[in-house]
Amino acid sequence: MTRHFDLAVLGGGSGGIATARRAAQHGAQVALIEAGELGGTCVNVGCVPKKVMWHAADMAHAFEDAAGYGFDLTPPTLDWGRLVERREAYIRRLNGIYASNLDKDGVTVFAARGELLAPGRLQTGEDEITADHVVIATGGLPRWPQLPGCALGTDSDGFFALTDRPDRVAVVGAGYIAVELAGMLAALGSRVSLLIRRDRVLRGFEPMLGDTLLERMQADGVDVVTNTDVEALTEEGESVRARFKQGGEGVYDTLIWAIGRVPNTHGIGLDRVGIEPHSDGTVPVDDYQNTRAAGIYALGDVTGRAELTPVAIAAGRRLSDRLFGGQPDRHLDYANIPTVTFSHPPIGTVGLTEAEARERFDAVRIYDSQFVNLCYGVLDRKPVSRMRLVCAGAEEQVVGVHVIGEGADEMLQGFAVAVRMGATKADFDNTVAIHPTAAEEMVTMT
Ligand SMILES: Cc1cc2nc3c(=O)[nH]c(=O)nc-3n(C[C@H](O)[C@H](O)[C@H](O)COP(=O)(O)OP(=O)(O)OC[C@H]3O[C@@H](n4cnc5c(N)ncnc54)[C@H](O)[C@@H]3O)c2cc1C
Ligand SMILES: NC(=O)c1ccc[n+]([C@@H]2O[C@H](COP(=O)([O-])OP(=O)(O)OC[C@H]3O[C@@H](n4cnc5c(N)ncnc54)[C@H](O)[C@@H]3O)[C@@H](O)[C@H]2O)c1
Repeated sequence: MTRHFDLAVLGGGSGGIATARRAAQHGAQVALIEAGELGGTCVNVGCVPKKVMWHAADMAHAFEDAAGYGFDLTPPTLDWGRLVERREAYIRRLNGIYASNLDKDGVTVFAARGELLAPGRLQTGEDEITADHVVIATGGLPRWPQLPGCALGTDSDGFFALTDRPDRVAVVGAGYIAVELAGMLAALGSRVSLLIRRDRVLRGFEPMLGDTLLERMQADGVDVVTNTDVEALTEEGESVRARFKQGGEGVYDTLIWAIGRVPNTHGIGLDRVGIEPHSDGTVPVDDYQNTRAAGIYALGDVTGRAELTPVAIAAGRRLSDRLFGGQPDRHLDYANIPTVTFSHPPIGTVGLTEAEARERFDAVRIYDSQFVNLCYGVLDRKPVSRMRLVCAGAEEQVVGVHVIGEGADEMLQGFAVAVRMGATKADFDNTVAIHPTAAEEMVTMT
């Protein structure tokens, strides 16, 4: 049977669900096609389980520091299986909440794989759907290398499937996922090697952030192995042996590939609707999420632009406002998107790096702050936090805010508002500090 909808959304992750619900709230008849669990990467194998593990790791750090605060704790032990069980139960609750919210909004959910047959026509399981508008929100998948034995490793999905804590772990990569997983695993008691191709992590971020993070990770016991390419993996009993191109090798219980993600477009029928992907597989879109095929739009990770949940959600809601909410010019501005890396310690960043600002503006002034967070005052270890404001023009407009240290994750959202509103350094200076906090450094830098 063929059913007709105003909108069909392919993919029920962050972007797809947001698009579908907003369109339905505007009165559209909406179909959402999802092959897996509702919520997509973020809820099932991304932000949410990651943040649970990050909190667990944060607690582990707090236990280490407890003696310095006068607590007499017998060293606590972690029941990894119980943590995973409780995390997954929470995720199942979220899956249910997504289903009931879609139901409340009157979205028809098709729980099967979908593919485009032609413009405005899709197949999902036994059903055929026609729609005036189609949104591709199929997200991405972990990237795997092509090298002998690579399948002996795992990826971030595999990390979340671990039922026991691995003792020796190698994390390969230098991006968000690599530093987050390495930090969590180290805090939770694994012996972690971070294998990076060059000598820096988080390339593309303000370099001070990655450099400080490496210092802090090494102090926390992460073995950072620089200038190293994995050449091959072989089995070593229950473990895996990694051979390095530059010479040397390592043996680990688990090796995690965290080397980026690829858009999930395989078999969705892009060729049948005349959409030619970019060479990296991402779906090309204009500023309004339009693909080159009339009535077909794409958003979220599948487009490869700022692969973050709130970006996919914001793009989806704006698209539905434009198509069904009578707001013809509504679209997402991809500038000044704030982002946090849930490393240990966390990193928050919004706007331009110093190098980017110098390319765009004649007058650039940098304000830096380095300090030891008061929480370490009574402790023997004294790790540093760092902040940088990038200011441009005679008015010293704050065009970049970069923070690494305790609290950076919760600090950044408000400063992102300030950057978006065009705040100047004088506006920061004229704001009374909140004491004693780390954030007060932001308004007291000279
Ligand atoms: C380990 C990890 C940690 C992350 N942490 C964060 C974080 O802290 N903060 C943050 O903002 N972002 C984070 N991200 C990124 C975030 O998860 C993604 O940016 C976000 O999920 C993208 O949403 P999306 O809707 O584009 O795609 P997805 O959430 O991937 O959803 C796509 C959905 O489409 C479905 N699908 C695909 N093909 C088909 C088909 N043919 N038929 C039917 N269904 C299909 C998939 O099953 C999936 O459910 C993280 C990602 C990972 C991997
Ligand atoms: N906290 C967050 O918001 C958060 C957390 C996780 C992921 N994400 C999103 O998901 C995206 C994907 O994360 P990611 O960490 O997989 O990708 P990434 O693009 O951030 O990093 C990939 C890293 O792998 C390295 N790399 C690539 N090929 C390699 C190879 N063959 N060998 C060794 N290293 C290699 C790259 O140099 C890079 O450092 C991120 O860009 C981000 O948008 C966000």
